[in-house]
Amino acid sequence: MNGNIAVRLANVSRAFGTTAAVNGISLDIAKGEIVSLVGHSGCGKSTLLRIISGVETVDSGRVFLDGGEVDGATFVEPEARGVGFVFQDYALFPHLDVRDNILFGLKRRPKAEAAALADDIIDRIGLRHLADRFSHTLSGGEQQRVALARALAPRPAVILMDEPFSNLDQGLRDRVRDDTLSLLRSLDATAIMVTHDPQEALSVGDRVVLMRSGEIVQAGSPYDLHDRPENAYAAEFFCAFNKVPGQWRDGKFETILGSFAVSPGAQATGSATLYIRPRDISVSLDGGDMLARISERVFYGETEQLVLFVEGLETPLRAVVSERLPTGTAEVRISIRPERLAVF
Ligand SMILES: Nc1ncnc2c1ncn2[C@@H]1O[C@H](COP(=O)(O)OP(=O)(O)OP(=O)(O)O)[C@@H](O)[C@H]1O
Repeated sequence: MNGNIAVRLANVSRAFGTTAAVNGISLDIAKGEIVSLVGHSGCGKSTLLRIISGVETVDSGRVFLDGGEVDGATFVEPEARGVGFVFQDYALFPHLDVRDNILFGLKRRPKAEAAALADDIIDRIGLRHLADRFSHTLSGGEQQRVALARALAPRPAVILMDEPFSNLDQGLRDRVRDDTLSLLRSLDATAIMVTHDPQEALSVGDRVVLMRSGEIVQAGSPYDLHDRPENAYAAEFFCAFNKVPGQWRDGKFETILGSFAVSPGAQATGSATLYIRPRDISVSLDGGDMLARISERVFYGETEQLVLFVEGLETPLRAVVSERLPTGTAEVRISIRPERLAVF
């Protein structure tokens, strides 16, 4: 196996009764890579993390960490896997102070080495002033940092994080997430983060793995997932698209809004649906390709959402624009930007 691979899942499956929680997943994660595992509730994200950590076993398939098999033909206990885990609720020990919480993860190391590793991570994460505090006296953001420190202190081969920011309120969450990412990068850590939040998945991962019903729907760079979805499920997971019916004709996709050159073009026939992003509808008072009547405006500050009726189209279009339209504007001209259209 390529020495650069930190985690290899080879056709891994795990069922609970009739539920296939994880169904034939194969995935390689490179050393130093940060992967976000995303999908709706129940798609199998946590089960996959638990399999990698060793608290859950596979029914079939094989799991390798740092080139060595840990589940499949053999089984390596969780404590011997070199895996760090950050839980959603942090799972700190309330009767231990911050330093002892961090030392707890270093029990298997000689005392002096454990103390040095704990001190190193305490300084890197900026916890020195909190080192003697009991964990239950810390704020949510501080507890999150301690949980991260405890998981990272032994320098695990991979760090697994299950919804690590979901207990923090929005403002704090963005800051803690940025700090966590720069720390992981400074340590060259390999990390897998579970989230159900599409924006978080895109902003955190070098690679995003979208799951559904125990299977991988699409895996790729955040740009691939967002801009080049391979199917309708992936498209709709990351964006609230406008969907317009149409048919393929002579390699182009024809709709009431016009005829568009969209992949796969020449090979395609029959009826399908054009997917248009709200940001890809441009709006102006003159020019534009067709007339639309504004039925609703919601102002968000930097952008405004418009609900637009176009003659002949049953469902109104939603456009998100940054241009300012005069108050009371009833009709606009719209054009569709062709670059990121998709047909499914
Ligand atoms: N120990 C278990 N016993 C029975 N069913 C389980 C068990 N663990 C998970 N499941 C089922 O397996 C499926 C996948 O669960 P899992 O927790 O992995 O999903 P998830 O994507 O992490 O969901 P969430 O985002 O809600 O945490 C679900 O249908 C769940 O009910």
